[in-house]
Amino acid sequence: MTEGRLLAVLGAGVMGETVLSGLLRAGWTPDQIIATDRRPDRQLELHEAYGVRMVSNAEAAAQADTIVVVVKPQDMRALLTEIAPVLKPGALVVSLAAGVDIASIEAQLPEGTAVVRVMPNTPAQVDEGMAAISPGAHSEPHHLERVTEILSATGRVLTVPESYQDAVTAISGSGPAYLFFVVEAMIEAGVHLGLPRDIATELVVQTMLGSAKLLRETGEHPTVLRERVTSPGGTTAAAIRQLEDHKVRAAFIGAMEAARDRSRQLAEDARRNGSV
Ligand SMILES: NC(=O)C1=CN([C@@H]2O[C@H](COP(=O)(O)OP(=O)(O)OC[C@H]3O[C@@H](n4cnc5c(N)ncnc54)[C@H](OP(=O)(O)O)[C@@H]3O)[C@@H](O)[C@H]2O)C=CC1
Ligand SMILES: O=C(O)[C@@H]1CCC=N1
Repeated sequence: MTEGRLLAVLGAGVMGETVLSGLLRAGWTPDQIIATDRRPDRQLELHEAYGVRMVSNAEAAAQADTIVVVVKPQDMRALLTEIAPVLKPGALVVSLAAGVDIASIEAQLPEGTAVVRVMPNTPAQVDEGMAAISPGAHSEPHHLERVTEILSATGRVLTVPESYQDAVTAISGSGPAYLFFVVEAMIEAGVHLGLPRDIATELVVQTMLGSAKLLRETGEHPTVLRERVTSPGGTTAAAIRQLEDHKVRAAFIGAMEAARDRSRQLAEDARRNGSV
């Protein structure tokens, strides 16, 4: 399905490399992918690691059928300005930038350009990603199918209205960081309780993995699974009581509201300072 199609990753940082390496793991060949980055040392590093051709943004835009834009929101305007005049006719532009809305991207590109907005996450590095995609004004079902095919290489894909994207960013885009934060906190707690750090780490990581698998494979509601662990008058009830006393549930709601608001703000900042 990918034959005859050239895909360009523009801005191969953390998330750009995640996309690029995932496609190669899924069977794409290095000659089907080109990439750009602004630092020469990074370009060399990626070429040596993956064998893909590192080119300029203009070359990538002129050659590729699918342009995956993975720069930070504040770098979007400069990049779109660079690629707009040379964009291959009919090319699909896929933006992975948090906050930046499709209309702003379309306004920077030639009239009629198909744009799809995506919010991915880093577990794609181990093929367990979660990506939400939204169509632009000129994207057709085959464009969404192409993006779904690309992202399915590294995990699950959902199509959502663009109006959901700030909330999606707060949940699954930033979500891995909250879970790593919980893991860090539990490991530190284990050390506090006198466990060697390596043992605490093994206990926590496997507990996180096993719990995620239990949720996915049983399809049970998390409340049911939590209640099964919570013996009357037992250890778990004592721990959950502490979490409730410290308003951890409310803290999560507050944290995700802050992430959603920041996503909105990134788009506004970008518009105000002319980034998109
Ligand atoms: N990291 C994550 O978990 C997620 C990130 N995203 C989104 O992905 C995007 C990238 O994030 P992330 O990968 O974390 O950031 P990075 O800074 O790691 O990657 C961005 C890369 O793009 C390069 N770059 C900037 N401008 C240009 C340009 N004009 N031409 C070529 N390369 C350029 C940067 O170079 P330099 O280092 O010199 O700045 C950097 O290497 C953001 O918009 C973010 O919102 C979305 C979901 C999850
Ligand atoms: O922190 C950020 O802005 C990006 C978007 C979602 C995850 N990382």
